[in-house]
Amino acid sequence: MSNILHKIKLEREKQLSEEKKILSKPSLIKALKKDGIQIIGEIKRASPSKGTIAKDTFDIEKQLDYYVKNNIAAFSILTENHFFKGQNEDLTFAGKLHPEIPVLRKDFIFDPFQVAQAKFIGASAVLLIVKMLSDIELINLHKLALDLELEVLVEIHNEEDLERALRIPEIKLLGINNRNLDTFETSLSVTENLFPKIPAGKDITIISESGVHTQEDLKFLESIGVDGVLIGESLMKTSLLNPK
Ligand SMILES: O=C(O)c1ccccc1NCC(=O)[C@H](O)[C@H](O)COP(=O)(O)O
Repeated sequence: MSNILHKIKLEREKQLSEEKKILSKPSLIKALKKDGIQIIGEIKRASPSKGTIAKDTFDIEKQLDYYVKNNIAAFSILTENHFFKGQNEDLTFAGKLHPEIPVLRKDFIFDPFQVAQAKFIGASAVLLIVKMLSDIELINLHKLALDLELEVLVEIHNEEDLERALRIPEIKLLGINNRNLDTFETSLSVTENLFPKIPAGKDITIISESGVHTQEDLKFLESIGVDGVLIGESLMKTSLLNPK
């Protein structure tokens, strides 16, 4: 490299590190590592299994405040529009309103553009669903996310998914989805059965997703040993967390 290009690069590195700081977001994994079972509160206006969930009077700001007052660890924001009535603006709004809370982009990601977009709309983390992706897509999208300083929640539902997920280099965060996406049936026994099969020595943070409706469900999942749970419908429809 020529002398001037070398000098420019050294200076540019300093500027780049400042630019990265501006876009840096709180860590979802760190938030989930706190003592006790942590809750990720989802903004879920609708779903294929339940149809419309949010009432006409739904106010996202109030819902986010309800989550924060009840010490949730992170927000999960659905940004898929057709089936879930989500929007990217919801995610950006949540991140700006509560910048101290990590935000997961809950979407159906298969294109590198969606990962880059997640960074620029303000996400701390993205979801990759093992069943939706080939091994090479999983590895490449995971690497791209890490390169962009995003964390990745890798979602599994059965042992085959787990085996494939464990082949991803540097995997740090796994989500066990209790919902069978063919039948929409949910059962916490999915987490009960898969959790012990995850190697303990790999320092993987583990959450349980879907079908959590009661305080008893939360206690049951805590007894299994997961770090956190991701809850959508029950938080959108009921006062599971007892608003203060
Ligand atoms: O919720 C659905 O009907 C659904 C259907 C097809 C693909 C994904 C789906 N849900 C996404 C989720 O992972 C859930 O929103 C999330 O785990 C929360 O679930 P819940 O607490 O049961 O609303």
